[in-house]
Amino acid sequence: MSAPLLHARNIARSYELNRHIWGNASVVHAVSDVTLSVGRNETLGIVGESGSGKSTTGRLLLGLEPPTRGAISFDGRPLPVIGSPEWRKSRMRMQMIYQDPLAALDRRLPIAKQMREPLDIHQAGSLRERDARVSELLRAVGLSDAVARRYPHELSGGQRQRVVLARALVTRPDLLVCDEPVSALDVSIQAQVVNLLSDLQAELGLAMIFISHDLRVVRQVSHRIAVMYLGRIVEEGEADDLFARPAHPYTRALVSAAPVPGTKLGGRIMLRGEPPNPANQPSGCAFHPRCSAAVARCKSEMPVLAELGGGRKVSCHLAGSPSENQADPSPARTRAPLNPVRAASEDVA
Ligand SMILES: Nc1ncnc2c1ncn2[C@@H]1O[C@H](COP(=O)(O)OP(=O)(O)OP(=O)(O)O)[C@@H](O)[C@H]1O
Repeated sequence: MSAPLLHARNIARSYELNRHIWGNASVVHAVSDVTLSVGRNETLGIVGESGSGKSTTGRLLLGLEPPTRGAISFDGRPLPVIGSPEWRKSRMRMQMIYQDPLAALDRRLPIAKQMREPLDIHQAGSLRERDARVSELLRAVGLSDAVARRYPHELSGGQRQRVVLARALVTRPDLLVCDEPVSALDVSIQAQVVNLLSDLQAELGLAMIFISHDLRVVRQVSHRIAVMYLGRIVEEGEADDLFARPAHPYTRALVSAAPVPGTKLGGRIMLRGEPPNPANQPSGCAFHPRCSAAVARCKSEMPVLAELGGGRKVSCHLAGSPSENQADPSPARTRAPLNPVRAASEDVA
């Protein structure tokens, strides 16, 4: 297997909150001991409830903030120091797409001007060539040239997110980190944007990290999926295999709440309670207070993320091998429209 484009080793990020005059502070462990990698031409999905550390992981991987511990390499080299000229250069190769396209765009500038901005700054080609690149990308995301002259408020939500995507591609990045890129869009157009992202990833051979709380969307675009719980990866595996045979009780609950057409599920697994406070984490396995299968060991000993074979890793004392989870072999990622029913994983949150 070729070397991954992006590799993070044992990264952690914590934030100090409420430092008191006598020196005590509570510390939020947003990300703890995360190791992951993504290769060219591959999409890694990151799922988990709100507060599980997905966005923080995305920011660390892009070098937008430094990890408290651990190391990240991009294309075989350590991520440059934030703000350095090398960092600015590497940022051209790594782009991020956020949930809210309106906030990501400059309301005062026509689309062409803001898409061209990175090319203008770096004087990349003649003006005519830069405009041609803008047109080419607008077409690539299914928009007409007329959009180039418009302002963000003149576009629909779906058109704006397409523009954001086109703008992210202007610098010919190798890596795209998408953080809830369709959550703010109408359900009716989510599928179009997800399909577009998927197509562009394959066509351009991009490495993509797709962050979402919505398992159905993640499954549709991802080759591999990492499931996060309270700042840690609790399970990772090939997307179809993970959905067919989730091994961690948390993954099983998420999958049961987001059935995919074509699978027979054995019923919804309801999670008890809320995720614990990341500033006051439970002893042992962080999931044990909500796990119906927890035994004494789970309360005292933190499980390691162990390889189970076949690319599967699971962090659970009770997971010997991925159990056959009621599901038929799942159909490969399909282009069926996303189910308009809101992601059931939200009910789990
Ligand atoms: N700058 C910060 N300062 C303090 N705490 C933070 C900061 N950024 C994130 N956190 C905390 O870290 C934890 C993980 O947050 P993060 O946004 O990464 O989770 P998430 O899974 O992306 O959640 P969501 O889906 O709601 O965005 C949360 O408890 C959050 O409150």
